[in-house]
Parts: sequence; C-alpha cells; structure tokens
Amino acid sequence: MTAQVIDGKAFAAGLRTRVAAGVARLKAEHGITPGLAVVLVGEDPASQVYVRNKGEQTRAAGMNSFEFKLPADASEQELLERVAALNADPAVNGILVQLPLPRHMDAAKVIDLIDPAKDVDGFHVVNAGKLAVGAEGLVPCTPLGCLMLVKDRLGGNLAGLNAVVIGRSNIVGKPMAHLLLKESCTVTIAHSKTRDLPALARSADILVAAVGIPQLVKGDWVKPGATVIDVGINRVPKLDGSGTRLVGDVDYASAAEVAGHITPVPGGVGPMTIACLLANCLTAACAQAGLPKPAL
Ligand SMILES: NC(=O)C1=CN([C@@H]2O[C@H](COP(=O)(O)OP(=O)(O)OC[C@H]3O[C@@H](n4cnc5c(N)ncnc54)[C@H](OP(=O)(O)O)[C@@H]3O)[C@@H](O)[C@H]2O)C=CC1
Ligand SMILES: Nc1nc(=O)c2c([nH]1)NC[C@@H]1CN(c3ccc(C(=O)N[C@@H](CCC(=O)O)C(=O)O)cc3)C=[N+]21
Ligand SMILES: [Mg+2]
Repeated sequence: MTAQVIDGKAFAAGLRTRVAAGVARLKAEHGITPGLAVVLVGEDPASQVYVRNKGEQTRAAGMNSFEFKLPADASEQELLERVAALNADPAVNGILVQLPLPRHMDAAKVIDLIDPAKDVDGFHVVNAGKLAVGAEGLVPCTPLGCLMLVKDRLGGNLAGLNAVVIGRSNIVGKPMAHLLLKESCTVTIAHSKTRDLPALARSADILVAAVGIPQLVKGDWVKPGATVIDVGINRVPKLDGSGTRLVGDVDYASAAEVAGHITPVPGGVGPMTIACLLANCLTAACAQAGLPKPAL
C-alpha cells in the first residue's frame, strides 16, 4: 500500500483565498481592515523566515501586517510594554509573540498579558481553558490546521476513531488532543515517559506526531490505512553534507508504505499553521466588532 499524500500547501492556499474573501467583505460592509502584529525578539534566522512569510501572506490576504523586532538582549519589561501598547491599539486585532523567547524572559508572563480577544495563537490560559471546556475561543493554529486536514480527508465524521497524539506541549499536543476529543475520537496522549510507544502508535486510526525528534515514527509504528499527521519541523544536515533540509517527526518513506493518508514535510502542516493564523485574525477582528464568526 502507498499512502495518499495530504497536500497541506494546496489546502492552505485555498483557506487563504477564503480568508481574503472574508477580509474583503469585512472591509466593504463594515470598513474594517484586520491587523496582525508579530513580535520577534532576537535574531534567530529560522524565526525571521517565519516572520517574513507571515507578513507577506498577511498582506496578500488584504490585512495589515505590523512587525516589531526587539534585540535579543531587550528586557522582559520592554516586551511587556510592547504587548500592552498592542493590546491598546484598535488597529491591531491579532498579536503573535514568536516563541521561543530568550532565556531571560518568561513566556507564560508575556502570553498572560496578551488580550485573550487578540490572542490569535490561542496560547492564553483563557483560550486554552475555553478549548478544554468546549467554549468558543481562539484555537491554536497548528492543531486547528491539522484537524482541518484530517476532517477533509476522512469525510468530516471522526467519531469513534482511535487518535494517538505524540507530544503534550501546550502549543501543539494538548490542544490537538482536545480538538480530536471534541470530534468524539478516543484520544490517547503520548510523551517521553510513554511505555511501548510503537505498540500504542499502531493502535491509532489517526496518528499525530508533535515531538521534535527527526523521523522518530517508523513505518512499523503505523496501523495499515491510518491517517498520519506530521507536525515536526526539524532541520537536519543533508546527506551529501551541502547545507540542511527539513524533515518531520515521521520517517516518511517507511510510513507512506503503510499509512492510508500522510502529510509531507515540508508542504503539510506548516503552511496550514500560517493560513490558520490569518483565519484566527479575521475571526478575532469580527468578534471585536461584535460580528458573527466568519464561515471559512
Ligand atoms: N508545523 C508547524 O507549524 C509547527 C511545528 N512544530 C514542530 O512540532 C514539533 C513539536 O513541537 P512542540 O510541541 O513545540 O515541542 P515540545 O518540545 O514543546 O514538546 C515535545 C513533546 O514531545 C515529547 N517527547 C519528546 N521525546 C519523546 C519521545 N522519545 N517519545 C515520545 N514523546 C517524546 C515530549 O514529552 P515530555 O512532555 O515528556 O517532555 C513533549 O511532550 C517540533 O518539531 C516543532 O518544531 C511546532 C509548532 C508549529
Ligand atoms: N508564537 C508562535 N506561534 C507559532 O505558530 C510558532 C512560533 N511561535 N514559533 C515557531 C513555530 C513554528 N511554526 C511554523 C510555522 C510555519 C511553518 C511553515 O510554513 N513551514 C513550511 C515551510 C518551511 C520552510 O521551508 O522553511 C512547510 O512546512 O512546508 C513552519 C513552522 C510556527 N510556530
Ligand atoms: Mg524543532
């Protein structure tokens, strides 16, 4: 068996088109242009690429993009003041503080200060809590994008399927598990202390890998026909020693021989994260204006 590839890049392009149409309607009918502010602390080159891609795609969707760069040695207080200013700015509907932050800053403290209504990453405890109790809130972009891909592929109804999420971070694993639980999957969350992870993974109809270990998940961890979602973004040296390439947390070649559907890296979950960020920014702008949630 050879898995069908889930083309996240194409799905994301479609989603961005729908977001752009929603933005155009919000402008025409209410005179509102959504604004997304991205704050980057330090000079991490990979982060700079994300910030540039986000800025370009934000403008392409018809939204305003505001970028703020603070030096790596900026004080936590400077960052908190920047966030407070963005909270107070009515032209800013969404705020993203790029993670990870330098070690001398407390990410939880910074996220806690972001107005939950502008928290387009969905990382604030208010939004995490809303997701946990099933209330409407802003949902973290990466898991939201993963769920869209799975539902598109499996026809919408996931009830009763076994889902295994490898990774329990607050930004991917935990919210992913909550979203799958809301779809009535039987959800298991695995992590570094999980015993016999290959056997557990083999029980999954939906297997989500969000670990940060290159090619951890092998083909013989995959149930035949399963849907495999690879969240991992790992930069590894090329085999011939010339530069680096991106690989996921799944060993794509062996997993694709067993899975029914699989996301590639790059071109899978990553582009969906940015498209969902834009969707969340439109959703946030509508909510802040007292308008209903846009259908996307
Ligand atoms: N495509 C995208 O848009 C995004 C991609 N990513 C990528 O996704 C991956 C995960 O990111 P993130 O959630 O932030 O990572 P974290 O490092 O925060 O979490 C990793 C999780 O994996 C678990 N883990 C570590 N080693 C093992 C192991 N050997 N077996 C099972 N579980 C293990 C950890 O367990 P424990 O809790 O016990 O330590 C932890 O829960 C990374 O590759 C990251 O780059 C992240 C965000 C967005
Ligand atoms: N506050 C915050 N929110 C985030 O959402 C956040 C963050 N911090 N810190 C870093 C991680 C990582 N992340 C990615 C987003 C898009 C791609 C992406 O577009 N990847 C493409 C191309 C990658 C490439 O070629 O470089 C792909 O996988 O096809 C990857 C990774 C968001 N993150
Ligand atoms: Mg990584």
